Amino acid sequence: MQANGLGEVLHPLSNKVLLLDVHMSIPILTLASSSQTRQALLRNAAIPFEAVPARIDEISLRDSLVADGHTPRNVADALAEMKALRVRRPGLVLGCDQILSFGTEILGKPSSQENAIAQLSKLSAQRHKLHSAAVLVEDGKPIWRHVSDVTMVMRRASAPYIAEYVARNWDTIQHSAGAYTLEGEGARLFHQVQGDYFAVLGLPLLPLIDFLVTRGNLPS
Ligand SMILES: Nc1nc2c(ncn2[C@H]2C[C@H](O)[C@@H](COP(=O)(O)OP(=O)(O)OP(=O)(O)O)O2)c(=O)[nH]1
Repeated sequence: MQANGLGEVLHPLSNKVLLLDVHMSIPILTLASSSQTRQALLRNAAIPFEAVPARIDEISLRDSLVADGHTPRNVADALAEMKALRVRRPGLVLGCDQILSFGTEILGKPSSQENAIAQLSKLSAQRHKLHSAAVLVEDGKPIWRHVSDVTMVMRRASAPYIAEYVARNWDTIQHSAGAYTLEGEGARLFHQVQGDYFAVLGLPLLPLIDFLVTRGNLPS
């Protein structure tokens, strides 16, 4: 960053070094995601992006990868890559996926409030893992990938509290693998989070920033 507040940024298309007011927003990547949480994480980190949801049949792809014996973290990695490859845009395209594994089970987003109650009751007082994958593709080829594994240690939650939590937070937790949002009231469900907070929300943000800074796409 120069004294006049200008930062040098590598333009994703021309690869020319631009002097930019860091608040200008020429996108440095395309986010292949409909996730409002992922978009907020990039926006809050002042990483200029354009969001283009990847139209893939995630559930059936996930189920076939699991049926083929892939581990949950490899499933997350493969789905993140598929999403990034699906969105055909020049420059950097970021695909993400998050898989919740509980023992040998994989839990997705809750299909209903009843399903959310059932999921949280199953996870109560137990440990589960979140595998949060991100893959960057450039001109149709993966150039970077990262999977963050987080162990979530849940406290025992009573049935009445779980029901109240779901009813109060349904508008947000319905979009979230595991039927909780850690940054909200969901924090009250946990003893410990052993891993990266951002990865819990759905994006291994710090390893991504490391790569973008090292590569010269982000001033630091
Ligand atoms: N705000 C919030 N969101 C969470 C949390 N845990 C998981 N999520 C969200 C992030 C992702 O949007 C979603 C995981 O599902 P997916 O990886 O399939 O992504 P999603 O279908 O939402 O969007 P995408 O496939 O990227 O278009 O759950 C949390 O604690 N807080």
